Amino acid sequence: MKNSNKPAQTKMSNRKGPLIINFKNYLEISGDKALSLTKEAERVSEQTDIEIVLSPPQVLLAWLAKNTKLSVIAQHLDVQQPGPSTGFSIPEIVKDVGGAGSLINHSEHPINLNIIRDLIPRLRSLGLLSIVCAKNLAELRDISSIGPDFVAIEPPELIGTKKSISTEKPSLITDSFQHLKLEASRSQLICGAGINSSEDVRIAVQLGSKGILAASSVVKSKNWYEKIYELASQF
Ligand SMILES: O=C(CO)COP(=O)(O)O
Repeated sequence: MKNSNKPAQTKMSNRKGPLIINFKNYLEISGDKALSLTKEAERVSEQTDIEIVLSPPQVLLAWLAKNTKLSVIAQHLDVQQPGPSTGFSIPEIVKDVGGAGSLINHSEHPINLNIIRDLIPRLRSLGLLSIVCAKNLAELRDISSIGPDFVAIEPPELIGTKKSISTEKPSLITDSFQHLKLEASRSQLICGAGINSSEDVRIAVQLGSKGILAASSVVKSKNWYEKIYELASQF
């Protein structure tokens, strides 16, 4: 392995998945509704034995983490150190309130590679999961060389479209998987963008993705339990 650091010690188990549900800032999950979605996800995780990870807006993270057995991760982190800074989210405080890690570099909240380089070891030393998004193969190559726990390939043009990476860009999943394998990277592959059906999950997993990152298909579904179950049942 290029990067032989130990995996983070977090609430994540050795179960299949993860299915990561990014709540984004959709009003469908605002306030108490976030806890209702969380309880449906818990039910599916218990029934399917699939690892489900939740990524709520930062203002809901501490509350949800206290009220669920599932892992809850931040949607973004800043690089500021503990101390006098205002309006930033830092790893130490995410950990302190029960967070299990963070997505970083989502295409809706990109950060530069030097900041990613600073954050990954800091997360690891705190025992927090690092899940770094990449918008294309070139970015995935740069990020995987730093060795986060997961790299999540997500072509931005498919996000929120219901046209999934699995059906529109299957070779991007295959090429990402092959790259991680060739490099003997410590990072495992997650993919997302437009994932909305059991078939999308089945194809992605078959092409080498360990996990799935999904947002609108779950959050905007009329029946959260059914949609989460549909996605989780295909790992
Ligand atoms: O950005 C995403 C997850 O982080 C994907 O969003 P959608 O599932 O809505 O396409």
